Amino acid sequence: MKDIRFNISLYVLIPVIFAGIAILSIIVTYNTTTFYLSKSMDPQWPVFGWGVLLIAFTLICGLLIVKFMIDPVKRFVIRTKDLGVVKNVHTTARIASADDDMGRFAMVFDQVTELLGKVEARQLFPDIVGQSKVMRGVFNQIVKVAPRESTVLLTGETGTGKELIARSIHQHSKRQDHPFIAINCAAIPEGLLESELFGHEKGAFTGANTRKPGKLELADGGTLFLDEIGDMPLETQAKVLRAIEENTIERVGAIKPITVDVRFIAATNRNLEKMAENGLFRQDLFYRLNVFSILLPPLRHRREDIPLLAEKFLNQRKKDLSISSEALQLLMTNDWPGNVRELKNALESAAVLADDKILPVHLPFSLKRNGAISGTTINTNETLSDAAGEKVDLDRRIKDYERRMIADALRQSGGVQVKAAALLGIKERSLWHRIKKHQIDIADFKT
Ligand SMILES: Nc1ncnc2c1ncn2[C@@H]1O[C@H](COP(=O)(O)OP(=O)(O)OP(=O)(O)O)[C@@H](O)[C@H]1O
Repeated sequence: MKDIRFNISLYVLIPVIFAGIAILSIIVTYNTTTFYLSKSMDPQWPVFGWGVLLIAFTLICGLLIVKFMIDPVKRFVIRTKDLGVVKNVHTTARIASADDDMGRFAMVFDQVTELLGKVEARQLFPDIVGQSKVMRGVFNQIVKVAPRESTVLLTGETGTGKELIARSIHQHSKRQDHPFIAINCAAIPEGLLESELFGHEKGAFTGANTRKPGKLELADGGTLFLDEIGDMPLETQAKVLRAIEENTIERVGAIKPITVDVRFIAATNRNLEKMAENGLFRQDLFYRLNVFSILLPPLRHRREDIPLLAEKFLNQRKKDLSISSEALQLLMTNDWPGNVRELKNALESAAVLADDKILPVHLPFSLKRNGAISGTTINTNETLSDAAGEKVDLDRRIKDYERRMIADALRQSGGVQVKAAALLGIKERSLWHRIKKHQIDIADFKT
């Protein structure tokens, strides 16, 4: 059916509404008067005199409303046209819906709100780059959850900024003046994790020569960030659950529990729900952690953030370093399995090689290869089949990428793990665990 639209100016519409109300009151008055007359009673007032007065009064009210309320809004909308930051409503595709005053106002307000959202995010989170819609959603979630005391679960692939977000939640919480302590559960050997978390008494085990406070005690009053919680042994999970629920911990080798006041933020790049279903993660702990969860999107799902991230990382290295459009195109088309961390490392190594401009030749070998393979076209819908057209398992693909990145870093560092870890932006222990996981033979890379 054809959509018929009439465009009436607000200057006409509002007074007419008021006049309509006045006419309605006249009808009511008239009916009341005729009722009195039919009962041979005197009407109380001259109907038409009052009616005319009422119409005039409502018309004036309507005009005053237009003058004092609509005029400033209209002036604001007209001024936004000159500012350039708000798209001219007359040139947008949504013109059909913006022919009337209200449509135009709504469009300008939408755009202004969007802009304010970006400005606010930049002010509130100066360390976190992200203007994409998904990242603005993440900022909103941080703002909501930070002042609360609830436990937060951050999920997302490696290098998506989980630790950065955890710090930001802490900085925007009431605990900001207290410590933020982070512990990577995957980087600490199983036998040592409990004593790292809960501390130990002198003589609790061989080598425990002094009493040592654990991360939970150190985080007292503040926030404890449990990174890669999916790698925590089940036994330790039970103790962490108790610490979350009862605010008490026991140092290894201690007899008495101690009370701590800690807010927990956990992070993982694994599917904890699935792990819990398969008995690889405690269900009760999963539910306790999953009170408020934030999903950090992979970089390939927010490619519009790449130029901003590149600018930030290059400025951190050398202030006057620029990037060629070809190199930027390569950055935009790469899949970034290592996400922001990988982008940061790629730019850092390019900054070392480049003089004043980053060219494709300065970007890491693996990146150039990926760009060439993907045909350097931006594909926001992930490729879900491989070259042979077969479905590719996401976990397997991530694992392959991780393995390739580690191998590349080891190759570049001549098999020196400290250097390779620095290139990948991870701790040496974390690299060691990953090398073990992928069964990589370091000897193959020694030069
Ligand atoms: N949105 C962002 N803006 C600026 N820097 C970012 C952003 N996201 C990540 N980074 C940077 O990327 C690097 C990796 O981030 P981070 O350690 O927080 O990731 P992660 O998800 O915790 O990784 P992992 O799962 O491997 O521990 C850090 O140097 C961080 O500062």
